[in-house]
Amino acid sequence: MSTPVLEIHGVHKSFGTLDVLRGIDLTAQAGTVTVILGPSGSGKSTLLRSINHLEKVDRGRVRLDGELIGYRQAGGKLHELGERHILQQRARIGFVFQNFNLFPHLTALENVAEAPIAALKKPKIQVYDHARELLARVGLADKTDVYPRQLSGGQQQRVAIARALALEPRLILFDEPTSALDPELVGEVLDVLRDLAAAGTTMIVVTHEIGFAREAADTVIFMDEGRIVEQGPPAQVLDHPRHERTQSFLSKVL
Ligand SMILES: Nc1ncnc2c1ncn2[C@@H]1O[C@H](COP(=O)(O)OP(=O)(O)OP(=O)(O)O)[C@@H](O)[C@H]1O
Repeated sequence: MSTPVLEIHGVHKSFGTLDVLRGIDLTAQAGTVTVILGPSGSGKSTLLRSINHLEKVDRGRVRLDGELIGYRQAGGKLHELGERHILQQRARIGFVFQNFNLFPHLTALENVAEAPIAALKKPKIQVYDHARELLARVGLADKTDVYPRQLSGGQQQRVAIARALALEPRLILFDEPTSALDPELVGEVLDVLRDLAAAGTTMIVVTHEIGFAREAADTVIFMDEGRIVEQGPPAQVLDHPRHERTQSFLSKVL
């Protein structure tokens, strides 16, 4: 089998005396969708943030395409990478947050083009053409010149997804991408995620949307108290959960 896009091995993370991640192992192959479920406080966001080194793990390793994230190994020791290298690595890992985080003073098109203009040495015209294609891909071809405040929450989140795609990341992390949306807008963002899944994008998605997990996930992971207690295909984890904590969680959300 080829090198996985993402490999997490033995990751631990504490905040003071609170052990938030207690030995996480996780692998994602190219073109797969992994959905992480779990109760509030189980460590899901901390795990996502550890993947792109927004959190420094206490123990363990994260690798993207086989390359250590945040560190290099030399003389049998780990050395943290400098800021520039970490930013280069982060450019290969798209991150979509629940609250969109768009620049309010930039149009939709400028929001999508901003990172590639800063990071890649491509001509502006090429970056803008690509940004237009990405906005069309998320159904916003007619909103290129509009500012975030003029867009609905669902539209803003779709701009945020187009922006994450702009650097052509190897992996996209989604942290509850629909939780800040009115219920009627959730579907339009899930549709975009489904299209990306069908196109073979590698995604890790923290969500409470069981319907999305059922339809789009290759693997569903259930986290509880900093551990992965169960993982497998959606039909297994969602319909025949083996662990009592998964059963109790699903009985509350389904
Ligand atoms: N920077 C931090 N400093 C201290 N404690 C933190 C920090 N970040 C997270 N925590 C704590 O770690 C625990 C796990 O938080 P995390 O956000 O990873 O959980 P979660 O499963 O994503 O929860 P939710 O579903 O509510 O978003 C929580 O108790 C939280 O308060």
